[in-house]
Amino acid sequence: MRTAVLRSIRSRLTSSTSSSSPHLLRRCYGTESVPERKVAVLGAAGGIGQPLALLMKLNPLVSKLALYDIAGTPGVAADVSHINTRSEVAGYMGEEQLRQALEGSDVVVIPAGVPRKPGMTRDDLFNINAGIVKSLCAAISKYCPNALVNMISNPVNSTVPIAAEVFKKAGTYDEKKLFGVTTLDVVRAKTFYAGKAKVPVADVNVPVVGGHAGITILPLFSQATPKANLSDEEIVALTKRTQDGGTEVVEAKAGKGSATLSMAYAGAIFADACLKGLNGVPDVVECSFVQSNITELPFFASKVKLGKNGVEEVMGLGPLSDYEKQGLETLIPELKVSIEKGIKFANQN
Ligand SMILES: NC(=O)C1=CN([C@@H]2O[C@H](COP(=O)(O)OP(=O)(O)OC[C@H]3O[C@@H](n4cnc5c(N)ncnc54)[C@H](O)[C@@H]3O)[C@@H](O)[C@H]2O)C=CC1
Ligand SMILES: O=C([O-])CC(=O)C(=O)O
Repeated sequence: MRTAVLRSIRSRLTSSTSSSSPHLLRRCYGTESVPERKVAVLGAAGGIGQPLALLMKLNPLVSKLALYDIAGTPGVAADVSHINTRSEVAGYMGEEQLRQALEGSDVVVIPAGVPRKPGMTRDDLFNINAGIVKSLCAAISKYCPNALVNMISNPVNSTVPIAAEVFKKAGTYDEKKLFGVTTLDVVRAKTFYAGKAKVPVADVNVPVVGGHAGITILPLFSQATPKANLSDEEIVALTKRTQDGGTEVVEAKAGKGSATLSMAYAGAIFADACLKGLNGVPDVVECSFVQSNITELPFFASKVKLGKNGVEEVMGLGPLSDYEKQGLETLIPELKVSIEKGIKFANQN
């Protein structure tokens, strides 16, 4: 049973996120030629950080796993380090150990910061999380300026622009290496679509574009596969449920935080895609909130092809239904405000 579960998690982490052929993947992972890769998780003792640390420890592409937080990481690291998989695990606690945690990192995943409580929007987290992200990104630009940064901390629509500004000021900004993690929106859209369309969830693909908050989350169900004959009302309901997925969890947790387990899964999927890209696996595609010129906004989530330097190609939106066109038009002003808020914060403080 245990072996079967582990095998299933591992195979998810090393296969179907991309359209790479199973043959190529086998060749890549079946030999000792898998490169050394260090992944650092900042906020590793938190609700997302702990299960994410577990999932990254199960990923055979990781050779070093650095777990950083302001408190609690020695315990998490000791615990996770006993798992008999490839990576060496080390815990780092407090700012004086941040340098060691970051040095040599290929991928830095950031779930550091406070989560929502019922009644709050993601933007309500800005005042606390903006400062946290800013200082962590300043350290990244000093100690591992070439790492791919996977930003999970909310509000993603603002924290990604903050990170970009910090890197620009430090002279280390590379737009190919900064990603807002929106994978949970895709995970949710796939799950909800499969339930409604009565198709096997493992076969489902749905791009989700825009940003990561409320109406800025725009699932493109018109492009969902396998195709299903859903009514307009069903599409509207699926769209709304995807947009409100985070709030659904916040309310169900009733004051005890927001999505952690599903987010750790989504974060692990996205970090794995980044590692595959770095390792030269072809055709790795995930949705992410990145610097973009596919709309008038400087950052936008869409399908992104990942490669040896991070973003290889920001892919277009593809054909949209009238409903999706309308959703796109409505989300742009809101997303613009959040992006500008992040840019302004980074340059004022
Ligand atoms: N992008 C997405 O789809 C999602 C994003 N989130 C966001 O992820 C963030 C974390 O959520 P949870 O893990 O549930 O919160 P949590 O409160 O359980 O954990 C956050 C961790 O960050 C740590 N931390 C605080 N300041 C830090 C600093 N300066 N350096 C390093 N670590 C620091 C805390 O000590 C804590 O262990 C929140 O902002 C939440 O809104 C949550 C779910 C989905
Ligand atoms: O809703 C929240 O605050 C956390 C989050 O981003 C999500 O679950 O999508």
